[in-house]
Amino acid sequence: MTKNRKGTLFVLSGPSGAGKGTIRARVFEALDGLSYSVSCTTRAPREGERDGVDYRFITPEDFAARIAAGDFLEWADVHRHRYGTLKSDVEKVLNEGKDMFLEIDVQGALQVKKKMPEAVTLFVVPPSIEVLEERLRGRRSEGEAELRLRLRNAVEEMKQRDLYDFVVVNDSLDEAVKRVCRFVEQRRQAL
Ligand SMILES: Nc1ncnc2c1ncn2[C@@H]1O[C@H](COP(=O)(O)OP(=O)(O)OP(=O)(O)O)[C@@H](O)[C@H]1O
Ligand SMILES: Nc1nc2c(ncn2[C@@H]2O[C@H](COP(=O)(O)O)[C@@H](O)[C@H]2O)c(=O)[nH]1
Repeated sequence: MTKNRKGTLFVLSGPSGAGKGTIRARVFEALDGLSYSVSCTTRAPREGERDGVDYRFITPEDFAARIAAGDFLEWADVHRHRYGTLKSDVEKVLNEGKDMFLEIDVQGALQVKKKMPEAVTLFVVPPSIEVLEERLRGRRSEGEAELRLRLRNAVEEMKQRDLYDFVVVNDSLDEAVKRVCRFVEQRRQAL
C-alpha cells in the first residue's frame, strides 16, 4: 500500500563534537526507513570523507551561485565555512512519504523550523564543555585554532537548546541512542 502522507523531517542539531554524527549512525542502524540529507559545504574534505556521501564538497563560488538560485532550504556560515541543505533533496524524500534526518548547526535548524514548523527538532548536548573539548581533541579533525573556535561557538549554541522539541544529553552513547530512537518512534507513530 502506498502512503499518501508526507514524510517527517527530523533535524538533529547541537554543537560540533556533541555526537550528532555518531548518534545518527546508530539510530539509522536501529530504525528502518530513514533517509539522510547530504549537505553542501565549502570546507575541505577530512581524511576518509567522500564527496556525495559525507558532504557535497563545492567551491565558495558554486555555493554562492546556489544561494542566488534559491536552491537551499537553509544555509549558514559555520566556523568559517558554509554549509547548506538542498531543498530539492528534502522535498523529494518527504513527498515520497519517507522520513528524513538533517544533521545541521543551530542557525540552520532554526531556519528550518521557521519555514517548516512541522519539522521535529532534536538537540544533542555534551555532558560538559570539558568533555566536549576532550571528544573534539580525540577526533583529531581540527587544528588548535579551529578547535577553539568550535568550543567558543558551542557555548553560544547551547543557549538555544530550549527552542528544540527534544533535548538529549550524550553522556552514555547507548543511553542517548535509546532515547533518540524512542522519541523518533513516538513521533512516527503519532502521525
Ligand atoms: N557518548 C560518547 N562517548 C564518548 N565519545 C563519544 C560519544 N559520542 C560521540 N563521541 C565521540 O566524540 C567525537 C565527536 O562526535 P561526532 O563526530 O559524532 O560529533 P558531531 O556532533 O557530529 O560533530 P560535528 O558537528 O563537528 O560533525 C567523535 O570522535 C565520537 O566518536
Ligand atoms: N546549517 C547547516 N549546518 C550544517 C550542515 N551540514 C553540517 N552542518 C553543521 O556544521 C558544523 C560543522 O560540521 P563539520 O562536518 O565541519 O564538523 C556541524 O555543527 C554540522 O552539523 C548544513 O547543511 N547546514
